[in-house]
Amino acid sequence: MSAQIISGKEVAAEIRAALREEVTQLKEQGIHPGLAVILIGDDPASHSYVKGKEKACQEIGIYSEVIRREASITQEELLKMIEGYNKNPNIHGILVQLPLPKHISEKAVIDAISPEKDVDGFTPVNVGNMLIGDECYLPCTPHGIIELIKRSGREMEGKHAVVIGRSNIVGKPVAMLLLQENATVTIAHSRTQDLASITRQADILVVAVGRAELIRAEHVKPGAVVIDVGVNRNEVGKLVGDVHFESVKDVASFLTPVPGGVGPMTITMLMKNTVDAAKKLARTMQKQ
Ligand SMILES: Nc1nc(=O)c2c([nH]1)NC[C@@H]1CN(c3ccc(C(=O)N[C@@H](CCC(=O)O)C(=O)O)cc3)C=[N+]21
Repeated sequence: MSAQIISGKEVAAEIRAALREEVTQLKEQGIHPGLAVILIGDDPASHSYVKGKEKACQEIGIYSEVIRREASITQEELLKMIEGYNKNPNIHGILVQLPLPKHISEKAVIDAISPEKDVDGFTPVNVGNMLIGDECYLPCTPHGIIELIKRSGREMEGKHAVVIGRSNIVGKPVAMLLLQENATVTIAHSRTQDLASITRQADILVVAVGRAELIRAEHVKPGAVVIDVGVNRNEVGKLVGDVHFESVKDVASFLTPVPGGVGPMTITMLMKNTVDAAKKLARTMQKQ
């Protein structure tokens, strides 16, 4: 048996085409969605991701401002910049690319972003609303993962979903969203004992650990849906996931590739949140 490969790239292209149409209509009503992306420092991976976001904005017709600043920027300057975008009426979404230089507090920066413009879904207000199941901006990678599972046609209700990884941006929120889809959820992590015995119980396995090709065939239940969130470079500089694709593809029923899986979905959900933010602002203006 060979797994069906879920192309995040294809699903992302479908969603982007629909967003593009929506943006065209919004513009006719005088609403022009805008995204500010703030990139600090010279990490090549961050620069490459930000280029991807810029390209997606162009493709969909979203106005984008990318601010690239040196790692020597002070926290105060960065907070001031965010404050400016919080007030800027042309900007509906603000994203500060992570990680940040060590002298800047990630928490202070995230807290400075207005929850109404927090299209990453990282502020405590959005995280709290997500936990409650209330209206919020969903974090992009977890939202993209749920969308991919839905579009693979696989049921989540009643299934055992195992998430490996407990970060605030992927592991924890994706576990909450799977729970909202009525899955039975287990969160495993670096201190988990006998990882394979737990992952082998998973009908849905989401891997977000940041270790190249950690998960192999022996970790996977035959017929499982396997979602690979990893973005790693292997010894020869090739982009690989947290899942060993070649062995797992013969065990899983559905498998996302890296590249071309979760990554393009992450960017697409950011675009969706930005369009939603612009629509929401327009609605509140009408009410005033
Ligand atoms: N505030 C913030 N928000 C983020 O959403 C955020 C962040 N910081 N910091 C870093 C992570 C990582 N991330 C990715 C986005 C797209 C791809 C992506 O499109 N990857 C392509 C390949 C890209 C390549 O070739 O390098 C793919 O998987 O097909 C990957 C990773 C967003 N992040």
